[in-house]
Amino acid sequence: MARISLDHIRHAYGPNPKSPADYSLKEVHHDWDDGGAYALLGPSGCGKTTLLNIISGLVSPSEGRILFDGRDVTNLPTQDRNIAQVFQFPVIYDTMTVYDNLAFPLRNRRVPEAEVDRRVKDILEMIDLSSWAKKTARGLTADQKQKISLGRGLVRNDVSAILFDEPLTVIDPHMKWVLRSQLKRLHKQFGFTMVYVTHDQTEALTFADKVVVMYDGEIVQIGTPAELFEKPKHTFVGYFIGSPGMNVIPARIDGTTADLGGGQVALGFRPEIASGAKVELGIRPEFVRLGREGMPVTISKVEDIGRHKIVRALFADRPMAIVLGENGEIPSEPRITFDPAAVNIYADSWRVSDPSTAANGRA
Ligand SMILES: Nc1ncnc2c1ncn2[C@@H]1O[C@H](COP(=O)(O)OP(=O)(O)OP(=O)(O)O)[C@@H](O)[C@H]1O
Repeated sequence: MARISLDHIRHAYGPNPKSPADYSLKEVHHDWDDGGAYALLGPSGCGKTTLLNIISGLVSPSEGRILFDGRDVTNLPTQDRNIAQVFQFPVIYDTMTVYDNLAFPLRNRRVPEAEVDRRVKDILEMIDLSSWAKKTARGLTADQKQKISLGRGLVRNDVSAILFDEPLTVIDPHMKWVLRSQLKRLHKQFGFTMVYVTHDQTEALTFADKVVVMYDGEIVQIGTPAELFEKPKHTFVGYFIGSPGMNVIPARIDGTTADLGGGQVALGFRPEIASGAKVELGIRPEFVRLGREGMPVTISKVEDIGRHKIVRALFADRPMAIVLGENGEIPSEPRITFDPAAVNIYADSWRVSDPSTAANGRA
């Protein structure tokens, strides 16, 4: 397995890119750890597949280099990069048996037959297809076929990385959960470097150690699920992760206070903001407290979703979502306060860090 270094990579599909808007992938400069499980998460068209294809060698970046364990592979074709790939739709040989499909990548590399047998049997067990080993793949369901594709990605232990491009699209919802958990377990057991593309936040958050959130051709944050939840570095991360997403409210900063129009919030630090920047306060619905004190809100709707309620309200003429616990009450004159530790300030959509807490900088 390998550490993947993305060294000042940019990509434009058209010729002669000039402005940032001409790049489908804006500058990416990161090292991804050997043995890490990374999910590339973002909406359609944000550049996930472009970045994955640059790693696999299907796309050659317009600028920058890609290195596996320090070795420059930018100009190597896919077959020379020693990676396994699992695509959205199963790529298997219908006329071969399930066993032979899994053995194929190993036999291709002249792995001794006893070793092939040992590894194929391990994988068959992991993907729960041992009883199908001798049957041809033709009669399998789409789920089972995709399990074989996953198994073929996992059977080799000499690959630099395993790349997954929305591999669970064709899988039914229950099976998705099972396969995700299996992948997670295999990752723990074998420590593969994995890169997994998805636009589904549940899939990304359950699969990955590190989620790479992309927006408009740019990586806006790389973080653990907890970091993305607690300290979204960009307002987009706040909206996109979480259900409902973070409330983002226009603000005016005066010293250590944010004025939101409908009330003021003490920040506990003095944000440094360039003049003319668009300033916003972000607060997740889970950290808005509904009670008799604080800033007035008007409740428009209450959605009971079992263990808690989602209250939809209007605050300073803007929609606000509030998560209310099972036993929470809605007073006749509702007001809100914010959990001070969960308040984030944004300037031109990027989080402004508290200078006294060093680890809060931009991605
Ligand atoms: N071969 C291509 N030629 C020109 N433009 C392309 C090409 N492939 C992708 N693009 C453009 O690059 C941008 C990023 O596309 P990409 O497929 O990487 O996004 P994505 O996040 O993977 O989207 P999806 O989830 O829909 O697959 C989009 O604007 C897309 O239209």
